[in-house]
Amino acid sequence: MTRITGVRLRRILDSRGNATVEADVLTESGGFGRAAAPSGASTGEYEALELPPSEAIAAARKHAIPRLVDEAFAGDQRSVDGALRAADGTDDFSEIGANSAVAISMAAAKAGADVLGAPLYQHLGGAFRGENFPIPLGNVIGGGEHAKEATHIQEFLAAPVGAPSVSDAVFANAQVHGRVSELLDERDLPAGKGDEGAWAPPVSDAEAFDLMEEAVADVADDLGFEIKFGLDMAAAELYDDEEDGYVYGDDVKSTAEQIDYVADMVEEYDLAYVEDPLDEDDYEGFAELTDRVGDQTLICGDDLFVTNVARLQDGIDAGAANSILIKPNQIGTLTDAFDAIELANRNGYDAVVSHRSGETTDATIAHLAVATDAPFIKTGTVGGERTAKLNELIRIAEDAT
Ligand SMILES: C=C(OP(=O)(O)O)C(=O)O
Ligand SMILES: [Mg+2]
Repeated sequence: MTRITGVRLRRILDSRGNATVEADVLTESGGFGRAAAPSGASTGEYEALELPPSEAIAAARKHAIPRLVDEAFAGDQRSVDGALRAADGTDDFSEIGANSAVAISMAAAKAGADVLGAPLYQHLGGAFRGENFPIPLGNVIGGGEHAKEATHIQEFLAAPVGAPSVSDAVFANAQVHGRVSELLDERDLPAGKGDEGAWAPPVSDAEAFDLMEEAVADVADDLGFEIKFGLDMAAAELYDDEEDGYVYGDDVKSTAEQIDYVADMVEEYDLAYVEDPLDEDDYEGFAELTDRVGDQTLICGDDLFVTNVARLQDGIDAGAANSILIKPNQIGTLTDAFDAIELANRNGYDAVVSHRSGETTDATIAHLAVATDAPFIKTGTVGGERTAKLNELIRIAEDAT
């Protein structure tokens, strides 16, 4: 019933105005799934490769589609993703592009769910999923590779850990975003937005900490539940080999200083979450920081692990981090993403599902987060391509309860 009868690929626009790959998958009983690849800006060095969309589409038409049509079953995700891997023949999807691969993989999952008449989160996660919902981490102030002339730290993330429901959490993050705008206005600071819709004011990181602290406290007081905050430091972008340290404008921190700095911030601000606090090759530094503050906060590897089981296993062996960021396009297929989540969970690591800075209105990751019982989902706060996922979470919660 879920035998694939057609795969169509096209170029569509993403939120940055760049082209990306969209896939449609059709099945013999009339099932249909559509999904689009997101795209990173602060990409990890070890991610699967995104090809220019026209090239990725041409290569997938030549190599992958013949292995899928009449051959693979949309309801059997491992068969679809196995065919994609076999068609590509490389470790990093450099032949057909991780963008073609992930779009087809996610579209096939949706076609499979369509045939079964089940919501995607249930098809992916099984009949017992839908009891727990991820807390959305809302990017409200940011800079780094996502906005020029703004903070060095890439993302300051509201974390409404006490929210009684997904919907309350989603609206709390939007309120924190709004409160930051008011605080910036009071301080006469101009506020453009970065790629993910976070405010990108020309302030120091220290001032951004102040703004976050005040904004989450104000909104928590108003709503009556606890809101913490966290960070994506995207430290691989700050690390400079030649300087042998982390560059914050004129200030350069050695690895030891960076670890102290992050540990101090975890203590001072009671941070709920710290992503990529160290360079993507520094397992040792991650392990030291995890040893110091891993019992108080999530230390999450994004560029460190790139959703890759081999890199995650190295991290587990080294005691580096206590959570992994899951971005399906970093590795190329949903099967690979699930394998990373399972390995993480078996070893006591939390798996946090995430969007990319370049997005479409595709909402697959909302289902992936519910399907895998992710404790957090990173998917922005405002803006159509971000609210597509947040609103989908609200709908899933309504459907599941
Ligand atoms: C979402 C992120 O940014 P990008 O998609 O640019 O890698 C991130 O670093 O977590
Ligand atoms: Mg990151």
